[in-house]
Amino acid sequence: MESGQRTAVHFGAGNIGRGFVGLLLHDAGYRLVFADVAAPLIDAINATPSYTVHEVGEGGVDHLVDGYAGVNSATNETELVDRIAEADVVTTAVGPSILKFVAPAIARGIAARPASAGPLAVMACENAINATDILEQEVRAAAKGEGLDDADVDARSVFANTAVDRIVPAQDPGAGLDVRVEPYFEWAIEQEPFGDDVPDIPGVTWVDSLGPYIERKLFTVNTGHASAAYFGRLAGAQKISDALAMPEVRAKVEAVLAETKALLVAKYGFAPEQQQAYVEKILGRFANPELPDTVERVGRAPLRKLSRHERFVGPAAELAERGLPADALLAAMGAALAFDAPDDEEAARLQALLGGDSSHEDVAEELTGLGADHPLHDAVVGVVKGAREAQPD
Ligand SMILES: NC(=O)c1ccc[n+]([C@@H]2O[C@H](COP(=O)([O-])OP(=O)(O)OC[C@H]3O[C@@H](n4cnc5c(N)ncnc54)[C@H](O)[C@@H]3O)[C@@H](O)[C@H]2O)c1
Ligand SMILES: O=P(O)(O)OC[C@@H](O)[C@@H](O)[C@H](O)[C@H](O)CO
Repeated sequence: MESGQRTAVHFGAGNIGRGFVGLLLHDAGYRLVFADVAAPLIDAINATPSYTVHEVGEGGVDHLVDGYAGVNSATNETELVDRIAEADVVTTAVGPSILKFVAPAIARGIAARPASAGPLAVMACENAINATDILEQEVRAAAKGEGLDDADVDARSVFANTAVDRIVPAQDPGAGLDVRVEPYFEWAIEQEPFGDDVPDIPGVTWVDSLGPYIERKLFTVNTGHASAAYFGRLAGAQKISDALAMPEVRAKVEAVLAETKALLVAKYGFAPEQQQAYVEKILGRFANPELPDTVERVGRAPLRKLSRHERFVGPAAELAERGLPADALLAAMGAALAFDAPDDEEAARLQALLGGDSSHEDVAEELTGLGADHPLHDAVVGVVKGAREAQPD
């Protein structure tokens, strides 16, 4: 390692890890350490001196990433903690439900930091509202076991929420570490936690308040994406771009995005024409025929996607609370309930729940967290009833 070079430990060397977060940190001059539990992936990282991020679609160029190392976080905690102790930045792209598993090593790394080291910047790059807050809670809980109280954690680390946007599909098995991505990206990070010491990461959009960014991203990109996946899969499409090319699917996705636009405009005061331009841009990204993205990847983990504060129920509940329509979102939830992809563990649990004996009301509440007193409750129960009646015997 060059002396004085900043280092970053990134958890999750998968699609977004290699194809986006790792790339931007590399280009910012950080020496990267990828931490992952997939042994063959870590072996490949340590055996391969560089990989290429191929941007596919209009304006796409190639980027070389090198100078990194890999640590197996399942089997080599000693090295992982050492790396975190000396790092400037820790990022994650592992999935929101995995954050609790990476938190203990981060806490141990914070505890092992030399007094001379500056605070560790910790940023979760997941599709979830305030994912870093979730990680921070887990790290603080684990830090207590290391003898650190909250003031010690405050002195040694800075936690900042982020919103990451770049479509990175599943990769060809023969591609090695190379990653195909779309040319577009946005990485918005809240600035305030860093005070006057904001990390130098070119390409990042530093924002005062992340709430509008993450909700606009999750309720437009991810709501639209998931709608295209679920409606598209029902219509027989395998690729997202094929789904968008089906007029009836595109119309349903546009109807969903008209509803989330109404919410975002009412809630955050976005100019309607600005939000519409954002929607059009995103539909163009979904339609990129060079991006081999599948309805299975985009529809993955349907229980997470149907949960209370996620891309469907989150905006639909707020629309209902405001007395605004959410019929297209409810239709998309109905399509999500039909998601029975064979290799998806959450899809199997979803289908078992729908096929079980619980009442429609209990299933609706278990899936969405909406109680009987919520204005969307009865409509969601109707969606569950419809999905159960449509289930094959
Ligand atoms: N792919 C995208 O287009 C995209 C875009 C924006 C945000 N995201 C978000 O980024 C996150 C990762 O998505 P992805 O598409 O890269 O998934 P992925 O499956 O390609 O990568 C996840 C990686 O995390 C690793 N992992 C799992 N458990 C771990 C653990 N305990 N410790 C360390 N590593 C662990 C896996 O082995 C895998 O390599 C998700 O939250 C996703 O919503 C994805
Ligand atoms: O990663 P998920 O499962 O939350 O959502 C699937 C896709 O919508 C998502 O990965 C997008 O490609 C990404 O969020 C684009 O920025």
